[in-house]
Amino acid sequence: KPHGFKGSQKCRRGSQKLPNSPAYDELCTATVRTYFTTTTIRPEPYATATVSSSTGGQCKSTKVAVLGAGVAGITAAQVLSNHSVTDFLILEYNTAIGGRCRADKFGKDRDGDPYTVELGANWIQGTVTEGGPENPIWTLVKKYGVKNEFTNLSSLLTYDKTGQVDYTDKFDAFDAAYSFAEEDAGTGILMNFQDRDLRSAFNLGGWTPKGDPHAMAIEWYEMDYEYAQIPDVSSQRFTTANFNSTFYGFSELNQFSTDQRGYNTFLHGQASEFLEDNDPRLLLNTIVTNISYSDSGVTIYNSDGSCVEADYAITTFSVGVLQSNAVTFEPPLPDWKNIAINTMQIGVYTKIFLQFPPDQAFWPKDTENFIYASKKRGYYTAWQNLDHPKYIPGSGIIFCTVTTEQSYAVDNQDDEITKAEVLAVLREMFPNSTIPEPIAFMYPRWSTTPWAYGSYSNWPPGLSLEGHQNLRANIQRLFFAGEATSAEFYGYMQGAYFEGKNIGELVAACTGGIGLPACMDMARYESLGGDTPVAAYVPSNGWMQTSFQTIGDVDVVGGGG
Ligand SMILES: Cc1cc2nc3c(=O)[nH]c(=O)nc-3n(C[C@H](O)[C@H](O)[C@H](O)COP(=O)(O)OP(=O)(O)OC[C@H]3O[C@@H](n4cnc5c(N)ncnc54)[C@H](O)[C@@H]3O)c2cc1C
Repeated sequence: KPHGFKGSQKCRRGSQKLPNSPAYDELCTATVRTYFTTTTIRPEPYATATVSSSTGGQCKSTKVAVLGAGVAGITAAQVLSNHSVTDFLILEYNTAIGGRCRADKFGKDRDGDPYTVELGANWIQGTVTEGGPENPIWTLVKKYGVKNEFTNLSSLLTYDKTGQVDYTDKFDAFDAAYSFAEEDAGTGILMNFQDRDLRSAFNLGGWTPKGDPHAMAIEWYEMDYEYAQIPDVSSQRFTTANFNSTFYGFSELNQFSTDQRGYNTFLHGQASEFLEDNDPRLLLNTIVTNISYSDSGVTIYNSDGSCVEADYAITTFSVGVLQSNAVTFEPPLPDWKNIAINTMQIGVYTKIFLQFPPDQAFWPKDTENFIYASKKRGYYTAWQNLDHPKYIPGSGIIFCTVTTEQSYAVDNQDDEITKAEVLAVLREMFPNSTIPEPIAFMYPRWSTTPWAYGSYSNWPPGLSLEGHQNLRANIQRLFFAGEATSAEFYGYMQGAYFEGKNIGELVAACTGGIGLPACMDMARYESLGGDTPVAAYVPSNGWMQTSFQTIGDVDVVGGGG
């Protein structure tokens, strides 16, 4: 539904006219009515775009510029193509498509050939349950024959600095608190209660892991390992909804790609349906540096001096890229968009790969997962055994995952330091084994990767659904898509897919595509209502002073005036 309340300054909850007052109702109803009737983008008949004189005819010209060739970008371009909008250009920083679904070569097998490991997305998360909807990534993985295996999370052993210790009973205590948080989130939505961070919700549910390395490790494994962020900065409401959308909506299964061509083989398959080999519409190795937009088109400037003039553009850059100012916008993005970009978070998820001589692999080969508990929360906690019979048997490869805080630490230190740290951890986990020197060692540094600046997004408390919608909303002819713009599936491949599809359809409609919903401005909220109107900051509510006062001659607001 590309509609929404585009509130004016006067018509928001923090204004002098409080909601529920007749004056407010009249004003706001009128605003909504006006909004619905005046913000249609005029669809244009599909025609070849002309080169504008503003760039002296130097730019390539196209109907739609798709910025980024990850899941969202390729899906959007495919949707355009399916609706006969074939005049598009895809601009991509890297030398291949895939984005954050990205594999690399690592170590070597007996013949000296390297293995393929996934630096980014690895799982198809949620597949299908009979009678229910299917995860579109699962559909594509099956269609293009991507090899994958079910991850059995119960195949697990737990460790601490003394070696193997069984503390799996902590899962039950955590699950009880999680169930409380989950139900409480549902009540909160239905009753319009304030959102909370997950840490508070867990506390309320009776879970207080501080100071207990085992409990901290279990909590990290259950939360940070999925969301790449700590519960303290994650929204109770939207994290719960996000989890439910995937794991109750599709299925509880996590399928791990072991395909030696790479997980993104499915994306290459998808692209091959509408792009030729060496298709001139795919501009690889093209770094966008500036996007100039208006209500008549979008001009994209690249680091090599080239440019593209498009009637419409869809940017699929990560929140990390948008926050980094690596790409500038002309005119500067309006406040409502800027706030949304800088409020949605991007976490970091780092896999640290080690290959040991296969005949000296020292961990139990028949177990898939290991947890290590440290006094420092999240310190090399999760380990996955790739040398398991299901995955890459005989490879001697094991890898460890760290997230945001610890990811920043490893991103900013030399490989040798990180290697020494993980080997010290392995020595604690397996005190009775000889730990040999790894023959290969590698990890990506997602926090500083200039085309991602992080791994995937996370929803903080304090960001409302309307605030998030501002991340999605178009500005004139410029549209936004990607995993982060998905309200229900943010962080997942399916989020990127759905958003690429939705925005692709909307832009196809705007360029004259047939059988599509109307070409409309998407909902945006130029002023977001807070939970407490400013007029309620009064002594009778315990608000004693004018805390909004600034030194100097700036307006003084609040404190009851
Ligand atoms: C370590 C890690 C683990 C993950 N694990 C999983 C998982 O197991 N399961 C799951 O479902 N999801 C997982 N994800 C998330 C998943 O990878 C993403 O949701 C998805 O790939 C995002 O796709 P996208 O198209 O939105 O963005 P991207 O893939 O980031 O696509 C955007 C594209 O824009 C390009 N770009 C950026 N800046 C510029 C520029 N200036 N000029 C030109 N091009 C530019 C980029 O190169 C990129 O190709 C993981 C991600 C990471 C990083």
